[in-house]
Amino acid sequence: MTAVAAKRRFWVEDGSSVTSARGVEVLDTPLLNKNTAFTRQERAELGLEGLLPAAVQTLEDRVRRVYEQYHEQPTDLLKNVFLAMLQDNDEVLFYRLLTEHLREMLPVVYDPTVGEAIKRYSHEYRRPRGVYLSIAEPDRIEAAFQDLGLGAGDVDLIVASDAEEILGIGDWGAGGIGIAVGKLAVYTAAAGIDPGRVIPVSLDVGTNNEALLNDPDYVGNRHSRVRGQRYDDFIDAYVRTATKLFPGALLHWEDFGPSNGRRILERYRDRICTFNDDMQGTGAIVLAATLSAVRVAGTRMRDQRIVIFGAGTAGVGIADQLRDAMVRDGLERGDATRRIWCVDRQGLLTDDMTALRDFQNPYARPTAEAREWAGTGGIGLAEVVANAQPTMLIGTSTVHRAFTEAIVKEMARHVDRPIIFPLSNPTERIEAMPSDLIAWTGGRGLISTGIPVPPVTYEGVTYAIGQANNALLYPGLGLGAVVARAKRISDGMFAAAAEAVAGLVSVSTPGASLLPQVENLRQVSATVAVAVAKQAAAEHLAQAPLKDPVQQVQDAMWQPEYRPVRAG
Ligand SMILES: NC(=O)c1ccc[n+]([C@@H]2O[C@H](COP(=O)([O-])OP(=O)(O)OC[C@H]3O[C@@H](n4cnc5c(N)ncnc54)[C@H](O)[C@@H]3O)[C@@H](O)[C@H]2O)c1
Ligand SMILES: O=C(O)C[C@H](O)C(=O)O
Ligand SMILES: [Mg+2]
Repeated sequence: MTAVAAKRRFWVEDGSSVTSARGVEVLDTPLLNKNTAFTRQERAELGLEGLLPAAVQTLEDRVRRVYEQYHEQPTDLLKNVFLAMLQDNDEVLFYRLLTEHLREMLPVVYDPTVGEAIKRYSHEYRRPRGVYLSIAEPDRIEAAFQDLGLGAGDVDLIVASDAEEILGIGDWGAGGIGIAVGKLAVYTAAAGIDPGRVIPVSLDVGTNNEALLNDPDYVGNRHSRVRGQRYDDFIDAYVRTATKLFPGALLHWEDFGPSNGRRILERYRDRICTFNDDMQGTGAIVLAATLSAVRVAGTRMRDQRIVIFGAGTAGVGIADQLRDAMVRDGLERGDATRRIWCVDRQGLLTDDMTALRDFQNPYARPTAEAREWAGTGGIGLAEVVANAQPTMLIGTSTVHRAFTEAIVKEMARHVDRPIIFPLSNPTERIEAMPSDLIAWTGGRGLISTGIPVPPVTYEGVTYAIGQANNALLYPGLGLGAVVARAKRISDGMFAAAAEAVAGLVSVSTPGASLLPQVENLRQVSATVAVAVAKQAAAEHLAQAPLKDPVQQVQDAMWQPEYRPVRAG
């Protein structure tokens, strides 16, 4: 046994877990603990005989019981806390329960309840999960990862957040580890990423959230956000250490602020295997929904006129992928860019504005165009919609109700099938509810949202609202990258993923969803993984041979089943 394995308490041999732990230590190891499902022989071997009641139960028995307990929790937040405790107690049981009730529980472990859980993190805190890195101690990063006791080949994936822009709810400091944990739970439930081979990471650089700074229970660093060189050095130290200790790991960035998210990605994307989910995962799932919508509308990608409201990390990430898709459909890059209008706090982004962020610059419109459109005030969303006459309207602004009846009706005057995606999370941030959008467009609107929403019935037709959440995309992307042992995550891999998702949708029935349903997340993720792995190989980015990608993806998917446990 290696020193690392000793620290880790167990390892896997021929489908069994082998452990040096005994007694309560076994029950305290979530990936080992089977509780009443330990067989008599395992109980004897592992020193558990007096520690468990007599009955030997199956995983199915245990799922039945915890499902009942889940329903005893009175609120979604307490259901989330219950599931977190289950995950910390018995990970196989947690994932079996989640997988069997994915539609019901995904909104509780993930959007929208995860936002609530992150806000309440310091109050509901029970036990740690993941690695907490502090900007106060950049020299301890290596030691912090080593505390996990994992070896170089033991990690497939690391999700890190500095929590500056959690979902649409802003800066939540140390609570941001919750989004890394939630994203990883979806990776496992959706794509069978092995939960023993992942690490959630909190990059605690302080917080500008006054409520947290003044909350006696707050568990993070109690100072304002560190920026500039010290921040960059800290991120650099994280990347250097993570890639040195775990050279095979994919580094996923989540919920960074707009001033850092893109910069970090640009800095590392050509050097290591990494991606930013808010920019790229979101861009690709929105592209998938767009490809479906364009098919329903009977138009072409190159003919779209696109207004993006909220030109931040997600908004511009979406713009980039839609622009590239128009280029693939035959437009020059400049012409494709000119079919996109970005609106942010200051109104339509124009090339005379000095305070634009560098990633917004390519989309700035000529001032002359804007001058003609100016109403009495600035050029807000209403003026842009009236003048640009978009075929698509995308919301990534976090501004609830920004898509008003007047704006939507104006859009619908100029286009047969208006494509409208209010993508802001969580529910209290969404730009418009689908039921309103469908009514305001007389059923012509092609709608998709970031949050899960029930179907809408309007004049006898039931409209299924596909969830354009990056959850349909990043798990399969990650699995594909892991199977191919991809060196990098390329734009081509995102495009392949988007096309694979769109290919799963049949849009011939009126009211059909633009995206696959969440129940089919495992199938979607497997399909995405195959497409991504093949694309990696085609671009010579795969380091593993891909003889039979479909089978390799299936074989790589971890299943929530109890393994035999042996003393070692
Ligand atoms: N559906 C998905 O998969 C998905 C993925 C990523 C992000 N999102 C959602 O998109 C939203 C934005 O996330 P982000 O990471 O891009 O955040 P961000 O902070 O980078 O971007 C938000 C942008 O909206 C702008 N904005 C704020 N108020 C505005 C106003 N009144 N008018 C116009 N623009 C305004 C901000 O200036 C900023 O540029 C969040 O609600 C997030 O949950 C959804
Ligand atoms: O986390 C999500 O649910 C989607 C997205 O990454 C977001 O930040 O809103
Ligand atoms: Mg996010």
